[in-house]
Amino acid sequence: MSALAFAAERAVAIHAVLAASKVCQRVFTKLVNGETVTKKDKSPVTIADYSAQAVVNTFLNSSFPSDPIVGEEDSKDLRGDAGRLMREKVLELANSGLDTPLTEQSILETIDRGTYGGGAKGRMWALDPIDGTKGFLRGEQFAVCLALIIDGQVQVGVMGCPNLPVDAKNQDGEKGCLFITVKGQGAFQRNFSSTTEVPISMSDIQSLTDASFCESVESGHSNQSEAAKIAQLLGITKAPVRMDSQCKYCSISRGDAEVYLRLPVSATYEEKIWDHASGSLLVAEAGGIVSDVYGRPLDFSHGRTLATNSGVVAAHAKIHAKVIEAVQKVLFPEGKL
Ligand SMILES: Nc1ncnc2c1ncn2[C@@H]1O[C@H](COP(=O)(O)O)[C@@H](OP(=O)(O)O)[C@H]1O
Ligand SMILES: [Mg+2]
Ligand SMILES: [Mg+2]
Ligand SMILES: [Mg+2]
Repeated sequence: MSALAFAAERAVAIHAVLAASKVCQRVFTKLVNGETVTKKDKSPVTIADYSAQAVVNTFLNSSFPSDPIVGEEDSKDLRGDAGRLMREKVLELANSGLDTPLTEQSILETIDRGTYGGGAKGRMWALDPIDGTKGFLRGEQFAVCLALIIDGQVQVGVMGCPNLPVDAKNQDGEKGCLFITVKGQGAFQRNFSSTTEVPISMSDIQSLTDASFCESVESGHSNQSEAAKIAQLLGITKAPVRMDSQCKYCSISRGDAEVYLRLPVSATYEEKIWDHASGSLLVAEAGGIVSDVYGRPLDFSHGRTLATNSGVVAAHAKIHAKVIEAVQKVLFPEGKL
């Protein structure tokens, strides 16, 4: 029997994401002053974001040396005298997750393997070393997210969620799970503590009134008051589940909630490909549809951002059209698109 498509990429991605997730876990309770900086766009980045990108890029470099990487972080703030403190801490932390240690020079180059501009042609990896840095800093949800994109189509997605309970019904139980998907091969969950993969699927609810929404914790990332109006229009009474990062895609993929809404807060913000590549494939493989607020598929072929999309609506294939209809009514009451 021939091996399944992308078996090697899947295995390397699992290995890399697990190693980076463990590096993040190691520090998340002990970050101190000087280990977090604020980027130009005012968003935070920590020594763990840089270290996780260095770890994943090292694994990708060694198995797929000619594949370009679209990674969120770059080494700018780690260079020169101003970056020395962060640089030293990142080196120590990244090396705690690697068998062969990186040097001060090679770690910066390794992080900068992630500066690829993306596009419509060829193979590339999309990496978010910590998605939900704000959640990470609060000790809440975050995810290490890696996807393989070929000719604009996501083919493989792996996400590591160190703080996510392995069973949503047991919030105080074991935490730390990986979500794994390959196009056409289904969606799977694996706990950090085991190599057994379990198939997952979205919950097949009979009526939308039984649904619950999943949305961002950050009101600056998604319009929560519009989401509440949409929920009301659909007859949804349950309070929304608010969660940082692509853990939202993972949660709906295993049936913890039914709908993920990300409604644009500003007309100019372009969603980043690394924020959605792996999660959107997971949902599709778990029986869902992922689109933007207009119902258009997410288009990963326009560089580092989803330049032609606006927001995200993810739901079970059976209810997605109804959710889009309600989104349209609330966001575009005049019928103007
Ligand atoms: N104005 C905005 N609208 C939508 N997303 C935004 C945003 N500003 C930042 N983000 C993105 O929101 C991501 C977190 O998603 P969520 O809100 O679902 O937890 C951030 O990822 P990082 O944490 O990797 O920087 C960042 O890329
Ligand atoms: Mg960020
Ligand atoms: Mg992100
Ligand atoms: Mg990030």
